Amino acid sequence: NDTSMQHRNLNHMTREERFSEAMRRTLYALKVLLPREGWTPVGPEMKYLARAIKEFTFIIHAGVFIPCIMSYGTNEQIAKWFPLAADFRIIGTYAQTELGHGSFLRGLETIATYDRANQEFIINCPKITAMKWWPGDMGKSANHVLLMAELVIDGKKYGMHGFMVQIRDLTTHEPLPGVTVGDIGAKLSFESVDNGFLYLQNVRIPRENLLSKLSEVHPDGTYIKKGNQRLMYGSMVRVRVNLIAHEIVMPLAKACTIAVRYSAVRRQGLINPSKEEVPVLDYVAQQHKLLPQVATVFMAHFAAKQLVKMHHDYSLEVEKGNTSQLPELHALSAGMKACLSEQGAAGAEIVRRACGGHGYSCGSGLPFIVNRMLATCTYEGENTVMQLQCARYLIKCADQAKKDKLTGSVWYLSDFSNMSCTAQTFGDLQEPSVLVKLHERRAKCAVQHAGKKMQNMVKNGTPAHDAWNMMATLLINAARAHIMQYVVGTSVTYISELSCSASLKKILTQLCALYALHNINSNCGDFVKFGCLTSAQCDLAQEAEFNLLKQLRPDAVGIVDSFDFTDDILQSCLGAYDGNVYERLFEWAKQAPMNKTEVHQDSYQYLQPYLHEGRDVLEGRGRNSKL
Ligand SMILES: CC/C=C\C/C=C\C/C=C\C/C=C\C=C\C(=O)SCCNC(=O)CCNC(=O)[C@H](O)C(C)(C)COP(=O)(O)OP(=O)(O)OC[C@H]1O[C@@H](n2cnc3c(N)ncnc32)[C@H](O)[C@@H]1OP(=O)(O)O
Ligand SMILES: Cc1cc2nc3c(=O)[nH]c(=O)nc-3n(C[C@H](O)[C@H](O)[C@H](O)COP(=O)(O)OP(=O)(O)OC[C@H]3O[C@@H](n4cnc5c(N)ncnc54)[C@H](O)[C@@H]3O)c2cc1C
Repeated sequence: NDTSMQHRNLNHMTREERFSEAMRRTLYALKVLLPREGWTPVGPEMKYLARAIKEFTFIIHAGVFIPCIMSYGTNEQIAKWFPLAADFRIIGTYAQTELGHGSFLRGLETIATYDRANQEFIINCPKITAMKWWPGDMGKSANHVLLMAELVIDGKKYGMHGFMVQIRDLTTHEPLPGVTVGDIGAKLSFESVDNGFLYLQNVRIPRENLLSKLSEVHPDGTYIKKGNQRLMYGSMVRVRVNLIAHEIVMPLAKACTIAVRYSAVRRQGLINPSKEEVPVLDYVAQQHKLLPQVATVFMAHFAAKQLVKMHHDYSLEVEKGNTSQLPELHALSAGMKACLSEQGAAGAEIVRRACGGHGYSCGSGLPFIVNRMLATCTYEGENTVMQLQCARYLIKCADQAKKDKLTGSVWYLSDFSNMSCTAQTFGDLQEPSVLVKLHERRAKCAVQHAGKKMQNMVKNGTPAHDAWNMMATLLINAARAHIMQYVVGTSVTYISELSCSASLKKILTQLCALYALHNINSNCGDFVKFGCLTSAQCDLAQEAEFNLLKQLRPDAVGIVDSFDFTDDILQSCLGAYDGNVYERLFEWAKQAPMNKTEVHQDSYQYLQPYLHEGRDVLEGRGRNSKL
């Protein structure tokens, strides 16, 4: 109810207005509105905040830069920079991606050369492709960067390290000497974020600005490794784990709320010719578009909670020096981020399209969501690259499964029990335990199939790296299959352990079965090819899905209402709680800047001569048409 937090209509603002408004609102919320325990904003408002603000600023400052100080800094460095960053007295970003490289980190070209005489690092972008490009908050906001650069001592390269580099003056906010920095221009979304470019030429920083939890450089230039160097990639794992809830589950839930509510209001066409027009939600085709996406919200939410818990447990172990869980966590977080962002972004577009013409209007609130979700497929690890990272781990585990009993998320790779499906009715295929087994079997076969294909190629003389490249599509499919079995399995377990009413558990179980069956029906080629289902059982799987659509239809609106988004959060003429779609659309359109005058003078000047000629002809004064 705080008017300072109410959204102005984003679609009627310029990019610069949105950038400025997002900064005002973010700082107001984080520094004025919310109670804080040290850095951490606390209380129920924080949960609301994560749902409420459509356009944050300082996402990278808060979500990446500060956690990196904690992960990569020594206690002294944390004591120095954390309080400043936590209170926004310095603004930072995570500057890793370059104009020429984003996925292949070993190809990064920015270098930090140690100058022993002055005990400094000299930072350089040796050529244009080395320029940092994309980091959020970097173009106009940040005055510091956590710069990921190649450490060089006496001509020897030591790989990517993190350096604290000040880029703007703390009084004037002007770029410092040797720093060229700015905004990278208009993007598909994130209009309010100043993703930036950063060109560094002979910028000097003290030796103490190398974040030294994992390695350090002594004054004489001696390089000391202090821990598992893979932990240098830890920031990306943490963001991948955390972004699923924030940037995939939440936006998809908003899109589903809008589309389901609108579909309950929008009447179009007839089912029974003798009856009145029906709400489009009565069409099974519409239910088939919307309800599996609603199910995805819940299943992704449950799986993400499990992944966050796994990351938390791993973090506690790392503090004790045990990094043994890192390979599995990296593979799972990379795979989950890739597969759920792929599903989420596709799902948001499916439900947008299901709203017809008004779904194409920014007044629906859907284009904002769809465009923003598309970015989740690219940032924090491009999806294909992430799926291949996941597959790399799965192939290794499949080899190990031949001699060891595996545990954790890959346990099923060493499960050699009979996994044939005995389902005789579509009801059998709605059973959670049957659906879990089907997904485990499909994943195991997909991993083994990809591995076998590569082994055969290598046996026939193909170099391993070429076999890997040529089988990439099978490897990506194996990664997807692995994640799907993880999402279905963790969701079934989560729901079974949930203490809630029987009616709620029934709905959640139906949604879980719908999610699993929709995945089976969308990938039935795999399920038949790997002998998981017969062709007749595939028919039953389709019947099972359609039956669930029918069962869930009466509760569809109630289910999305349970996400509890206010109208101000949704900013949607189609998804407002009162369902007054047409009045809201008309009011929204009238507020468009284009309509602030009845005649748009700038364009009228071009049209005026022709209109006047037409007027004269119609009033009998003008010459006949030139044509
Ligand atoms: C909290 C925030 C919440 C929400 C965010 C809100 C909104 C988001 C808004 C905007 C976006 C925000 C930020 C965006 C930030 C960014 O995009 S930052 C840049 C992200 N960039 C990447 O992710 C780069 C991806 N590339 C890589 O990670 C690596 O290049 C690679 C693909 C993994 C390859 O690396 P490399 O060549 O060194 O490795 P390999 O030879 O393939 O493997 C070597 C071994 O290392 C293991 N490995 C690789 N990565 C990791 C890791 N991260 N952790 C642990 N281990 C890792 C790999 O498994 C190999 O192990 P082995 O098999 O045992 O040899
Ligand atoms: C909205 C947004 C915010 C961002 N914020 C930040 C930030 O704050 N900080 C930061 O450092 N970066 C940020 N990034 C950059 C982001 O991390 C990179 O764009 C991302 O890692 C992808 O790298 P790339 O752009 O080099 O794509 P590329 O890797 O060049 O991808 C191009 C194509 O090559 C394919 N490809 C690449 N490598 C392989 C391979 N090994 N095998 C098969 N195919 C491959 C990809 O699948 C893709 O199809 C942001 C990006 C966006 C869009």
